[in-house]
Amino acid sequence: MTKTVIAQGTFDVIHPGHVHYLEEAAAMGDELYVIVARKANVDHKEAPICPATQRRDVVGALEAVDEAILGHEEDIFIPIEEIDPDVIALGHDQHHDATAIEAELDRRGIDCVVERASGREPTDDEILSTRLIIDRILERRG
Ligand SMILES: Cc1cc2nc3c(=O)[nH]c(=O)nc-3n(C[C@H](O)[C@H](O)[C@H](O)COP(=O)(O)O)c2cc1C
Ligand SMILES: Nc1ncnc2c1ncn2[C@@H]1O[C@H](COP(=O)(O)OP(=O)(O)OP(=O)(O)O)[C@@H](O)[C@H]1O
Repeated sequence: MTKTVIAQGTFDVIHPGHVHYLEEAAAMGDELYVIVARKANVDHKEAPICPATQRRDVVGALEAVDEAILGHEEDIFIPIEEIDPDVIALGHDQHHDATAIEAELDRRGIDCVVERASGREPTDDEILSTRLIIDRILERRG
């Protein structure tokens, strides 16, 4: 039986922190699907610069990823119902509450565990955050 994992996020300016998260998520099973957040659902920080289709295509080109798909605009559990994963990998700093997600999965009859991935600390002068990369660009070129 294929063990299917879901990762998700905005993935606006890809950096090695994203690669770390997606490789770790891929190692949780056999097949990795990535749900790319729609702009309307990125409400806790600045809206992404790149269109959702571009963010999906770049994520989909990463080696760890089997398939990247656009998230649903209104109901974030619809892609999960369609994929029917065995594992949902939350990012180390994602604001989502694992217990609340598990309760909703239960309510919808989806048999799936929620795992929390680890964070990757920057080495030397790496910048492992989209927001920090954009801040640096504005500082230097703005
Ligand atoms: C299990 C799960 C499924 C998600 N599915 C979607 C989705 O279908 N559509 C969407 O726009 N956002 C979805 N999201 C939300 C985003 O991926 C994301 O958490 C947030 O909007 C973007 O912020 P972040 O990249 O800082 O996490 C989902 C989140 C979780 C935890
Ligand atoms: N340094 C990192 N180590 C591990 N995972 C990371 C790291 N940076 C981002 N991720 C994970 O990648 C996923 C998508 O992240 P997101 O697109 O929000 O990028 P971000 O760089 O964290 O953005 P921002 O800094 O603008 O909030 C999230 O699950 C997040 O936890």
